[in-house]
Amino acid sequence: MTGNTNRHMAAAGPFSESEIAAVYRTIYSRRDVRNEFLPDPVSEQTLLRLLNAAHAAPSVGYMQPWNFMIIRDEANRRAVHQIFDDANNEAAERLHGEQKRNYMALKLQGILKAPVNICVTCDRKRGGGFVLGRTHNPDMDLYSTVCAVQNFWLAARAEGIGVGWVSIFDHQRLKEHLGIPESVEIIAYLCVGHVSELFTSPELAVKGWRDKIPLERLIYSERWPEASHVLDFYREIECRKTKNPAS
Ligand SMILES: Cc1cc2c(cc1C)N(C[C@H](O)[C@H](O)[C@H](O)COP(=O)(O)O)c1[nH]c(=O)[nH]c(=O)c1N2
Repeated sequence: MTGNTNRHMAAAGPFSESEIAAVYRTIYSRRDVRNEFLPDPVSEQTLLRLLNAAHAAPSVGYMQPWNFMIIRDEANRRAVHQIFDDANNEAAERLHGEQKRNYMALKLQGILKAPVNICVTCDRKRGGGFVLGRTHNPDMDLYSTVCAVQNFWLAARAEGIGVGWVSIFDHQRLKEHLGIPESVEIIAYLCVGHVSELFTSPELAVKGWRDKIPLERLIYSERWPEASHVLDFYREIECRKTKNPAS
């Protein structure tokens, strides 16, 4: 362990107003992209910048449990698309009538349209038997990897690169297809590419699948509220959500 850490410290006041505005613009204008991808290639330098942003994410005990598998090959993406398609049909089978039609009408991936796909994984054994901060909750490595995904997503937005997260897969089948070892988990399958435009609100809200929950309903003070309050809230959401009876 090192002794004097002073020379590693830097002042940490707020950013300038324009920098703050840029951060919030990035957060609020980030979208999950399914269809707006352009065929233009994403350069290696750009991709590396985004992956460096991902690699700067916080991780439990500084475990850095992630790997990033870059998939550009069309045949490989076609095979992944088939795995998606099978899972998506299975998902649709759980619905009926109008709900099923609404679900099937949604585009839920851009695997073939996006020129780059990235499979983000979490190596559950990295860091050995004792990982600081993971002693009482072994899933902290999974959460850490999600932080890396979010960093990637936000950096991509700032650079005009769209990202879409696809999770409708039989993950075991996807793991086998990509040769991923048993002790490594798939956290995210991302479709990545330049975009010319983005939805201004979440596409699922625009298409009437689900509304935004008002923030004030999600903030509690000191203690989880009485069960009746929570139940009322969820009932209210269900009533407001008549447009989408599926969820
Ligand atoms: C863990 C996880 C998994 C998925 C997603 C997100 C996350 C965080 N999302 C994207 C999701 O639908 C989207 O984030 C919300 O609808 C909100 O929209 P914006 O991201 O704000 O555009 C997503 N979208 C999609 O079309 N197919 C998918 O399989 C998934 N899976």
